[in-house]
Amino acid sequence: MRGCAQQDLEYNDIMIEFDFETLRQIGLTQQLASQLAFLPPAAPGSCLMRITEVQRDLLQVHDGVAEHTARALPALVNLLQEQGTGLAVGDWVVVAPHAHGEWWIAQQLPPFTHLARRANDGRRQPLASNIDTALLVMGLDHDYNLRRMERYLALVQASGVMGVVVLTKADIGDAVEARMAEVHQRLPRNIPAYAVDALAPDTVADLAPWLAPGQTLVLLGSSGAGKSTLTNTLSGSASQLTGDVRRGDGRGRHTTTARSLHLCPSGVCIIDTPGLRTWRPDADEESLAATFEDIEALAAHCHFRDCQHEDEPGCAVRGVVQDDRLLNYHKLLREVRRSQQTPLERKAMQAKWKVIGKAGKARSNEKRRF
Ligand SMILES: Nc1nc2c(ncn2[C@@H]2O[C@H](COP(=O)(O)OP(=O)(O)OP(=O)(O)O)[C@@H](O)[C@H]2O)c(=O)[nH]1
Ligand SMILES: [Zn+2]
Repeated sequence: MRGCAQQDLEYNDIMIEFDFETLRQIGLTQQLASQLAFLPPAAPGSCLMRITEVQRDLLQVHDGVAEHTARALPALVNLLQEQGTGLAVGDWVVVAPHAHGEWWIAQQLPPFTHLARRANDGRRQPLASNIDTALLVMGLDHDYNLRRMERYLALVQASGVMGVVVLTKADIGDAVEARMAEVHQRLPRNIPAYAVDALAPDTVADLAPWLAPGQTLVLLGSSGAGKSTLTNTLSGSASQLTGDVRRGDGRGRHTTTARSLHLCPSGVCIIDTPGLRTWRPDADEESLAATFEDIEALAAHCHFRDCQHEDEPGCAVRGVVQDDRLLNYHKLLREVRRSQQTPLERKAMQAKWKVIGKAGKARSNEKRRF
């Protein structure tokens, strides 16, 4: 069985079958295709495909025409695990056909962007790869929370992905104009923000600048924010590349349970993700500082170089930047520092704090005795 044999391109003795024009429609770029030259030799009949869905060890891959079910070769899984990463929706992979119509993913093209979050144990969980723009979706109802929006921005900017704020439920939300003003005031000026009705067809025109052919978008937001609704409006349900994987919860509510990739009439590819409510960005201090560049720019004028903008004299940040934004920055900074530690470093740090805690207790007991 062959799903992608349109033309053979030869790179360094590797025969990998793909048709650039076909795959361009699902986001392939020249830059990505040129990476094929650096991959180890592939098995005969290997094809280049894009991962459209990940469900534990079963993956869906697309060759631009049809979708196939595939598994990753254990050697690839181990290699990626050693690098602290894994396969994600949006990845371009070399897939080899096997007996009984099975497909095996043998190689991953190094992604040009990769979104991941940190689990509570510090491990990296891949979210999506090869993303140009992230629509940060938040409802103008009870979902509205600017701290969470700052968290989303930190997650995407750390990976070099453009973040665009999309506030849904503008038709039914509270204080829409005031909230939009608040978003513009609090977030860096270069972050585009829109208030939309995710169900209205006009929304496609509003978001047109981000829907260019060959671009890949990811939608991030908490459950119920309107990601699937927006995906359907932008893609038109007839042109979905993959069916949504949705599961009822027994109360008539349906939620997205897997990340999946959709093709829109405009030519943009959309990756819909299940709700993300609590997660840590996979960022470092530097990229986080870039997300909060207003604070960093002002901090250069603080009297003390290591000013924490708390109660130090001569602070140029306190009182200028909103207190809540400053608090959130410090909270995220602490989280990022914590998740950058290896488990060994974390243990050593915990042990150190235990000793400090015991010493403190002993000192206060001693004081009490005198
Ligand atoms: N009136 C109105 N309803 C909306 C809007 N966006 C989403 N909804 C409704 O909100 C509910 C949740 O929307 P979904 O698109 O399923 O939310 P989701 O972000 O995909 O949620 P998960 O799949 O759980 O991650 C649905 O009933 C939508 O019809 C909007 O802009 N206006
Ligand atoms: Zn300061």
